Amino acid sequence: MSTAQWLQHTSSLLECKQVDDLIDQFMQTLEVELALSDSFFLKPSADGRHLVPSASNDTGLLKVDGQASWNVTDFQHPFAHVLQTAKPMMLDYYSLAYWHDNPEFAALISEIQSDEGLLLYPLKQDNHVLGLLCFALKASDSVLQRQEWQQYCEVFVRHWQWLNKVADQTGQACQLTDSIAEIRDEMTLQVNLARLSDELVGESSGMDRLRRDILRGAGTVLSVLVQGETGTGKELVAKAVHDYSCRHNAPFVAINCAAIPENLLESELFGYEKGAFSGANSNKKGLIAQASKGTLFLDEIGDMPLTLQSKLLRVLESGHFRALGAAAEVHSDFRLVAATHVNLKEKVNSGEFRRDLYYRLNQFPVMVPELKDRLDDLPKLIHHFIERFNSHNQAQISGIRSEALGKLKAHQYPGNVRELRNVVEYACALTSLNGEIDVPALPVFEESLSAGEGNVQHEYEYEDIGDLKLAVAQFERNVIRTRINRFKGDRTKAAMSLGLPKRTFSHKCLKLEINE
Ligand SMILES: Nc1ncnc2c1ncn2[C@@H]1O[C@H](COP(=O)(O)OP(=O)(O)OP(=O)(O)O)[C@@H](O)[C@H]1O
Repeated sequence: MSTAQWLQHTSSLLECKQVDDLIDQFMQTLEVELALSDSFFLKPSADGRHLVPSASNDTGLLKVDGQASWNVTDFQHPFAHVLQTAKPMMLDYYSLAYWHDNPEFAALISEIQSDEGLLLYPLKQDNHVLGLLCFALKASDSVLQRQEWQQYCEVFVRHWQWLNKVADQTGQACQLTDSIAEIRDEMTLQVNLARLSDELVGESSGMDRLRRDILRGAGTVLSVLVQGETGTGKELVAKAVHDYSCRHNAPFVAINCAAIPENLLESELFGYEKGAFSGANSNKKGLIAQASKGTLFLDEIGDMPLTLQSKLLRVLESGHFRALGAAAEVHSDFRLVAATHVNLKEKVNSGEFRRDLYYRLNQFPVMVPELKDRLDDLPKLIHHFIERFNSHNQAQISGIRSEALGKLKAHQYPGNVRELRNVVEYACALTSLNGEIDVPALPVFEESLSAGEGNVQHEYEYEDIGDLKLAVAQFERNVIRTRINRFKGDRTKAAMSLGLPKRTFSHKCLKLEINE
C-alpha cells in the first residue's frame, strides 16, 4: 500500500464522528485491502464480562449472531485465550476443529473451507486489550504483521477511544441537563402548589392530591371533567385549571347549564345573528366564540339537554360551529372544562347523557373530595373565611375559640365547603368586629336536614350582635340560600315560597352576593 493510500485510509478513519461508523469504515478498509474472505469485530460489553460482535451478519462466510456474547473467562472458545495472552492467534482449518466443542464457535465457523483459516487479532493500547478482530482469510501469512497496518490499527484504536470518551462526556452532559430540568420542574411544581393552596385551602392528603391533579391537568390539552358533591369547590378547581394552563392570559368563560332554559342555553353557547328569532335584534357572539384561545367552563354539564349534547360533541370534535341563523361556520380554539355533582356514568347508563360525549369530556377526570372526608382542613378553611370576612367588612375578628372549633368539627357538612363558608360568615356577623368566634355565634346544626339545605337555625344571643345591618344582611342571606338549596337551585320556586317577585328576589341575591 502506498503512503498516499495509507494517508487516505487514515484520514477517512479520523473523519468518523460515531463509534459504529468508525468500526464500519475500519473493517471495510481491512476487508478490501487485505482481500479477506470475511471479518468481524468483537468489543467488550458494558460490564466488561463478555465480548459482543459490533454488528450481526449471517450472510457472510462467518455466521455472526448479533445476540451472541462470549464470556471472557470461558476458555472453550479461542477469543478468551487471545484476550488473556494479548497475542494474535492464527487458526488454520485443522486447528479450528479443536474448538468445535463450543457450539457457538462451531456455528460461527461452520462454512469455513479447508483452504481457509481464521486470524484473531487483539487491538491493544498500553498492553490493554480493547477489542478483537476476527478475519477469515485464504493465505496463512499474518497480514497484519506489516507495519503500516499495525499503525492503521493504532490510529483506529486511538480514535475509537477518543469517540468513546466524547460519547461518555456527552452522555454525562445530557444526564446533567436532564437532572437540572428535573430540579427546575420540581421547583416550579412546589411554587405552584404553594400558590394554589392559597386559593384551594386545605392541608389534607385529599387536597394535596387534588392540587397536583389540577396542575397535571392544566399542563395537558385534554378536556377536564371535575366531579364532586355540591359545594366542594368544583368551580374553583375549573378556574385553577385555566389559571395554571398556557391559556391563562385568554378568557375563562363560564356558564351553568342547569340555570338556563334549553333554548337560551343554545343561543348563549353558540351565539346568534340578527333576526335569527324574534327578539334577536342584533348579532350576539356566543360563549364558545368568546372562549377562543381560552377556556370554556360548563358547570352542571349533567343538566345539558340531549339535543345540545350532540351539538357540543360536534364542536369539541371539529372546533367548528354555526351561530343560530348564521350561514357560515366559524372556528373556536377553546379548551373545555366541565363540572358535575351528579354521577354522569349513571346518567349515561340510563340514556340521559351521551356516552360519546361523556368519554370526550372525561379525558382528564378530577375528583373533588367531600369536606366530611377531610375535616382536618377545617381550621385552615375557617381561618381563610374569617380573613375574607374581615377584608370585605373592615373587621378584625381574630379567630375561633377552641370550643366553637370543636362544635364545627362535629358537624358533617352535607353542603361541603360552601356550607362551612356560610356558617363562618354567619358566625362572623354575630361576633363583635374585633372579637373571637365563640359557641353562641354558631348556628344550631340540624343534622336531619337534607344535603345542602339550610344548615342553620336562628337561635343566637341577640345581645351579641355588634352590627345590626350586617346581622340582618347575614340573616337574609341565610334564609335565601337555605331556600335556594331546598328547591335545588330553582330560584323561581324559592322566590315564590318567600312571597317575593322573581325580580326582587334576583336583585336581593345580587346585592347579598348569593351565587349558588
Ligand atoms: N378548598 C377551598 N378553599 C377555599 N374556598 C373553597 C374551597 N372549596 C370551596 N370553596 C368555596 O366554597 C364555595 C363553593 O365553591 P364552588 O362554587 O366552587 O363549589 P361547587 O362544587 O362548584 O358547587 P356547586 O356544585 O353547587 O356548583 C365558594 O365560595 C368557594 O370559594
